[in-house]
Amino acid sequence: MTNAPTAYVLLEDGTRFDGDACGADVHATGEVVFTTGMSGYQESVTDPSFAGQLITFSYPHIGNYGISQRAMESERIWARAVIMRAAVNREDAPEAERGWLDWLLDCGVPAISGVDTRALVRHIREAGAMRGGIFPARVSEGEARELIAAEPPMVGADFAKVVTPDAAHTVGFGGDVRIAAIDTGIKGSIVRHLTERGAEVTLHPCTVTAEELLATDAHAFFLANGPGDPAALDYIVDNVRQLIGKRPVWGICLGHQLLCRAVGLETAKLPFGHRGGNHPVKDLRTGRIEITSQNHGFAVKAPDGGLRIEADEPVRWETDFGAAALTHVNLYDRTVEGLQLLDVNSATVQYHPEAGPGPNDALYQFDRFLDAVRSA
Ligand SMILES: NC(=O)CC[C@H](N)C(=O)O
Repeated sequence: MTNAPTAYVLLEDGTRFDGDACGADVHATGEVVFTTGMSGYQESVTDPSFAGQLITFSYPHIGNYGISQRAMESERIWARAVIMRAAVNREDAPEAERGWLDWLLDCGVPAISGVDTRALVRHIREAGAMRGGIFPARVSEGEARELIAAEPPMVGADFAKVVTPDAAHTVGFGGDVRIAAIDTGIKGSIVRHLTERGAEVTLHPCTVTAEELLATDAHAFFLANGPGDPAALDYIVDNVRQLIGKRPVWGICLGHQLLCRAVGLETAKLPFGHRGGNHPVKDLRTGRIEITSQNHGFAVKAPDGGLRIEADEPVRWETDFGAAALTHVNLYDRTVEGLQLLDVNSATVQYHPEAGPGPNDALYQFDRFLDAVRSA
């Protein structure tokens, strides 16, 4: 920040960070979260799982390689605002006539640069992700506090209905494996990794019923990533219960949380979530550690109600659908990262094997799922 601040971040606990307004000249409120991804800013803001949230980038220099069509994870920006240390427009980037900040402006998304994001991230790590907003300097702090207080909390929020498509549509026509996905805000890279491996994917609105899905000729069901609180989505969980055991079911992130809820486990909010491309996850069956892409604020609890898994070998849990193996654990905070049902064909991961953005260590998950469907 060089001159007088032209915008500020305010958190619901009163903590304030000044900076320079960039992007659209409007305020935004929502849950303030941070991601440690060092690149992939465009993928992050277009990931529907960020609906309702303001993204703080802990990496200090954002925008330096411009924007491009192939970095879109959906058709629009879903994050409500972007908080940065140093924002770069880079309008001369290849393929783009408009730079990162021009694009945020074109999309009506406010952003702030010059923020002490290190202090902001450390504060969120201590105090937890919370509601907040970014405001042009002309908005008084009193007014800002009222706007933040009017924002519904993330706990209990159904954002799936906000991001889901109005009607079903199919991608990858003619693939040998037909997948019916419940589209709670699916990322484009998940669809791409499925279709590149020969799948035909039909994306259904999240209000689709189990009867409708079972009436399709899909070989398997996929539960997508998505925003909001998994505990607010009973109507999807009820449908998932009716799908398990009928055909293979695979889920990623929100889909993992919904499948776990469907078999009788519960979810809880993490203090500040996992967002970034550097999360070590251990496959308890092989001992192999994957560096994974993550973006979630909630996690699945163990049957004893705890969030931490101390065991370092595969753990067996009894669920409403028979035995399950806890397959993956996060090595930062030992939270649940993957589950496999042992009596029926179903598995899930909390992290993002599709990356978009992030490392590709876990891409094998797509092969494993499609192999399981093809051999079913
Ligand atoms: N990326 C996702 O699917 C996020 C899942 C869920 N909204 C969470 O925050 O935990």
